[in-house]
Amino acid sequence: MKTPNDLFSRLKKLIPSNIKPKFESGEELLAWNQEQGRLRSEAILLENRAMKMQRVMGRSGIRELYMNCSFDNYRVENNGQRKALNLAREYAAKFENSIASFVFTGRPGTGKNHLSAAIGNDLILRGKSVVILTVADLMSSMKSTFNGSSSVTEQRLLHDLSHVNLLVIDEIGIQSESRYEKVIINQIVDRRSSSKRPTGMLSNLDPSSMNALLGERVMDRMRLGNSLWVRFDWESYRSRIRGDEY
Ligand SMILES: Nc1ncnc2c1ncn2[C@@H]1O[C@H](COP(=O)(O)OP(=O)(O)OP(=O)(O)O)[C@@H](O)[C@H]1O
Repeated sequence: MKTPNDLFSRLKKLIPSNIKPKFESGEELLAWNQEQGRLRSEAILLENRAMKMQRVMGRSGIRELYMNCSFDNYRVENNGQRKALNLAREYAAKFENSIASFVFTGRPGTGKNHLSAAIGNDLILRGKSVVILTVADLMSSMKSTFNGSSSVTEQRLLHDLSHVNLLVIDEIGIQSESRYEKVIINQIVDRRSSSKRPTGMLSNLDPSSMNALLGERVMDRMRLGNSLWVRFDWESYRSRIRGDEY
């Protein structure tokens, strides 16, 4: 049987003399291979977790309109957009090991979903699990677990939502303000922050109205670490969308 050193000697003969190999011995090559295997199985685990979540939610984490949203196709026409774009890009770049959440507030059609999908798409390409969902979707998924024939329990769904690498909750404020909604959002943000997982929130409300709606406990957790709060206060971009731009 060929040992890693045999394999390495053969490889060395094939490599042109002017190229310095990345590995100096068969052992190094083996260790690298094992590390790649470990990284790949971690990525598959994350992918499976995200796919399971997506099945539970009945759609992919990122809705069709936003699937191709990126930092590059967010158009900058004023300083607010430039700042929002740069901060979102920086947030995605520094995501690894960060506990910082983000809160995008402001007027409709200004790109809060676009930039959060750009963050999500960037992270998905880096093997992270991401779910972006509206409060209404969250509630109907939670309520569907009450149905006796559901294969997913309320606790299981809460657990999964609390474990994806990034969860973004959209349309905070367009909701029935039921006690159950508050309890669920509270539990999710609480579980995520205590396991050092960030959450994104998108809303047309200002931060103080979000505080009044969700409670100080939740909003205080959103401030953990170097959290990102951006106000989107320019004109809506929606009337310019034809549906085939990205
Ligand atoms: N600066 C921009 N450049 C390119 N596309 C943009 C820009 N701003 C918004 N869009 C696009 O306009 C549409 C509406 O934007 P988006 O859904 O992100 O707004 P929003 O702030 O989340 O709105 P709402 O508060 O109503 O949910 C999307 O298709 C988005 O991709």
